[in-house]
Amino acid sequence: MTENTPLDARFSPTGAPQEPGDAATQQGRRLTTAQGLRVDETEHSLKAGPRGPSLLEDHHLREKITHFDHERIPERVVHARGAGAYGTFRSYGTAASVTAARFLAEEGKETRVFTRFSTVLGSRGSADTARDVRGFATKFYTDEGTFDLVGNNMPVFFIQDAIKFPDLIHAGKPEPDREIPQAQSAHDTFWDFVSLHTEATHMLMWAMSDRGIPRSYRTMEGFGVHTFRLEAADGSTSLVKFHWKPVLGVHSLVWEEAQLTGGADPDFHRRDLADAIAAGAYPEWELGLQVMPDTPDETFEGIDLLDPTKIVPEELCPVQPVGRLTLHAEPTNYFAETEQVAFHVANLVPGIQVTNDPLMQGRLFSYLDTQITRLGGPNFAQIPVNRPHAPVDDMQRDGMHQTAVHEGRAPYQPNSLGGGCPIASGAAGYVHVPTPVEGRKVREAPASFADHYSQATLFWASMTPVEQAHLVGGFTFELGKVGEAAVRERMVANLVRVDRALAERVAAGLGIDITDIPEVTEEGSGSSADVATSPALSQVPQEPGRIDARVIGVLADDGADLAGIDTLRQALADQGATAVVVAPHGGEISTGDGSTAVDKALVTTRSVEYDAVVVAGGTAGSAVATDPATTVLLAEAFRHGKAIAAWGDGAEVLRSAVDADAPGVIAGSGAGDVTHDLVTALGMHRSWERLATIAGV
Ligand code: HEM
Repeated sequence: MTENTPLDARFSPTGAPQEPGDAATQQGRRLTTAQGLRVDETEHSLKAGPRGPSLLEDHHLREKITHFDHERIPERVVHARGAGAYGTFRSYGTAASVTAARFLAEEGKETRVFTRFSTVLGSRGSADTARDVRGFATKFYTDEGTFDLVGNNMPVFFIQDAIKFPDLIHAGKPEPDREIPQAQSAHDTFWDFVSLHTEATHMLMWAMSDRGIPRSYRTMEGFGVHTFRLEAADGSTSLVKFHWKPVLGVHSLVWEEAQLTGGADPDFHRRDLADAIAAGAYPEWELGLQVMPDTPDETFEGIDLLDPTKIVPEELCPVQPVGRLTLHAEPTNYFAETEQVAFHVANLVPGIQVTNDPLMQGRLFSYLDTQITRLGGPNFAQIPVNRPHAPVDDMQRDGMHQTAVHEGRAPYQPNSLGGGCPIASGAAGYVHVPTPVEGRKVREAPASFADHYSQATLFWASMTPVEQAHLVGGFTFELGKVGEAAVRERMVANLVRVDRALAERVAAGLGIDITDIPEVTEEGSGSSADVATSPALSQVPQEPGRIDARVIGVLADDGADLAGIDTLRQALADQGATAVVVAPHGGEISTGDGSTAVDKALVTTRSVEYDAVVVAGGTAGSAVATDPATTVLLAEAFRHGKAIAAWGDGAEVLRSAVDADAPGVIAGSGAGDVTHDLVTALGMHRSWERLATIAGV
């Protein structure tokens, strides 16, 4: 790189980004103005004498401050807070029978990607662990043009028609009079809106469940939500839903933990993503497809595929893996890449088409429109992170922030003066599938869109008792924050139509009497197949999963069993997890013949930073045993269902804080005796038995 590296210098002449991460050293470089003029010094403004006024003549001062004054751009109107990473998508080739899209159809084909995860409601500076939907947007830089899969971590949405999106977001964002609450749906206007729009009920079940508080981006599912139309090379079409399945399993926080994390580490998810990539524990997802026949009525087993408040249960239509995404590189500069990336549902490639889902149709307009404001004009596709890797020859010209120097005098089509002009590709280009379109102009929804409850009931019935308890807790917390009694009551009445037991438990928490609310027999189940439960919707693992980049806090002090700590550290490292030594003081802890570095002092840490907590042997009677922060840390980890272990006399410390006989609490005489059970417990993510006991179910 030269001294004055332009923003796109990381890109090769073909436009392909070079590997991010090689931050150029500033050593030996000269400070200049934006015009390349070397400055003499930059700590004092030019003044009429040391005590005199600053001089208008000081261009360096004015340029520096002016640039600073304009450093901020508008944040995204939704999904403002996010974190991204570069990666690679590798196709299995299994989708060749349903799509002509080369990045999916060709076995072994690798495509560079950029993925951005986000919360929806909070501002750029809000906390990662707020209860919210998470965005999961992936830009595939394919050689046929850029394809964006702009999805969420929930497979349905609050509304069925994009015309309601401004209303939904106005209701969910902080209330406009006092601009509170930040990054929360737990307030009157949100619940007013969703209780009046009963089509939101299914999505509310997802948002109030553990899905609303993911453990990390690495352990989230992703969904394209809408049904897409895929076209194969032979012209045959099918209706398809996209799924991202995390290789590490789907895991969440518990609610108290999410709230504490918002204060202890608001960057929890952003940090987790960056730390995992830095440690080489590259997050991975399998891309899967649910493939359904493209029938004239666009339904599958009675489920309307154009209704974005409906899923197709995996038991009815299995998700077939078609490729693997690996995120392996952090962006070099947050603003240039993660902030300026611009996804759009309309960025499609041959073989992938949209459908008439009225939510999707509105999105086709919204993203380009908003990005023209957010990124300051129509040329944001020239920003490195947005630049296609396929050659671009679009005859678009000029506009704000135009960085290309176009040649020639005939930027129009056709022309006889430009020495030839780019020609359209006909059948080799993007051809819209000629689906017939006819109908009366109406502002109406199909009759099937009136079913607002059947799949909310399916979701409730598919949860394990402990997950149901968390759902009840989510509704009770959020509605408990609603001031207007009428809104609370209306929402609980809606829940009666989902499941009476659910409504009764939420009503009990809110102090609402629902005995007079009658049962309503729902019309139109939405699924002729009558799937009563869909086990695939539950997050409770059936067997231990991988524990890559999980963090285990090891409580220790001077005098602790350092050899044991090493044994534990190594055993965890073998599984890709990290042991963090937590002690009453920073620096080092020592024991006669050796010492080890302290990673965190008790005063700077909270239980929420760890997936499991272990008390080292040799700690009984030490300061760690008597520090009140130890009791808080162990008690929180216990309440949150985390694995807790101790060896040697560390068990005494553990016993003084928690019930050592409870499920998921492990003790042994040496460190080597606890590692196997600890790794297994971590693989289950939580002690579900202990969480069930705590929830009283
Ligand atoms: C299935 C429903 C939807 C999903 C899955 C979804 C997903 C997303 C995601 C993931 C982002 C963040 C992209 C990023 O990381 O930069 C986003 C941003 C956005 N969405 Fe949606 N969205 C949905 C519905 C809608 C609708 C109905 C509209 C408007 C009619 C809309 C308008 C926007 C806008 C304006 C942004 C900000 C884009 C930007 O500034 O670059 N979304 N959406």
